[in-house]
Amino acid sequence: MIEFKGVVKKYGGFAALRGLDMHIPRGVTAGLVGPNGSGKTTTIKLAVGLLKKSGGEVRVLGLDPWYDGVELRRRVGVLHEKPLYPQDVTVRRLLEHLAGLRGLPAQEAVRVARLAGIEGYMERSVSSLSRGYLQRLGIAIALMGEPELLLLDEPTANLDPSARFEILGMLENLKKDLGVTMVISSHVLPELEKVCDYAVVLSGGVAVAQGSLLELARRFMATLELRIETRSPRLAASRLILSEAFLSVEVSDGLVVARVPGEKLREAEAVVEDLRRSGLAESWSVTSRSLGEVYEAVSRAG
Ligand SMILES: Nc1ncnc2c1ncn2[C@@H]1O[C@H](COP(=O)(O)OP(=O)(O)OP(=O)(O)O)[C@@H](O)[C@H]1O
Repeated sequence: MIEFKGVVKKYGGFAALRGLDMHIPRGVTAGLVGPNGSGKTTTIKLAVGLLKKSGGEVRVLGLDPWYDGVELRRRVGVLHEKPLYPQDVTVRRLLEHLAGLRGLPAQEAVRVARLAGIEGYMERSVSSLSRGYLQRLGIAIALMGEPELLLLDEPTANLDPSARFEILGMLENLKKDLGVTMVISSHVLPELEKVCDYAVVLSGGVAVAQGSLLELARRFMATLELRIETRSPRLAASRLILSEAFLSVEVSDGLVVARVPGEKLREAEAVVEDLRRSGLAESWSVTSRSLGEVYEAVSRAG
């Protein structure tokens, strides 16, 4: 869905991107993560053709964003880092106006407002919205025309914890309901864990790691979680505790949840597979929910 090859972006003499290789497949929810100044906003602007690359190759939905920007912006929704909206209009007026500009019917305003959870604010003026609701408005705008790809630049920046939590919950629902590919940039990592299944870690204008969270956790030996379904959780847990492969073994909601360091995954999988063969486990899966942990492991390796 997004392919960057050796992309360089210079602002005057300063290279903000220094040969960025980035691959984001269709269907994922990707965290674009990295410290301030690592190039996240520059990457998003290049991906929608708002900036021209200084070198390398940028492809989004198979198109070159700088030359095919008009078509691309019809198929890609963007929330910019610091969006500016007219203040003295109602939410309804603004959304209907933007829908009209894109040749979409007025009902599109209601549809996207509902998806972004601002349908109860349609008659309010934009100037009266809290920061959290302004972000929702921005996400509603990004959803217009049913884009295939959503690029959200720091959607939770400058929000209080409860507003952050609400926005992330909304993004999680969008992912489930629409199945749209999303790229969410943030320098606040742990909060993306709930939503993302893929990550690109930027540092100094290059990607220092990228892949599914599971791949990254394996590669950088972060902690993984094995979730085991069994009819006898306590008995199964007592067997696992005997193996040195596990950091911890717990019974939670009828499942056995065992944490494993990445380098011991094979060993741990063999133990669980034995359990399954002996009829003590029905099925099991491996997950890594910890983007923060992956990021720390990547930073240590870098
Ligand atoms: N218009 C510009 N002119 C000059 N330098 C710029 C410009 N825009 C960005 N930069 C520089 O390029 C680098 C990357 O900036 P960018 O905004 O892409 O990073 P970021 O990861 O999004 O940071 P943040 O988390 O602070 O938004 C930074 O060092 C920044 O100062």
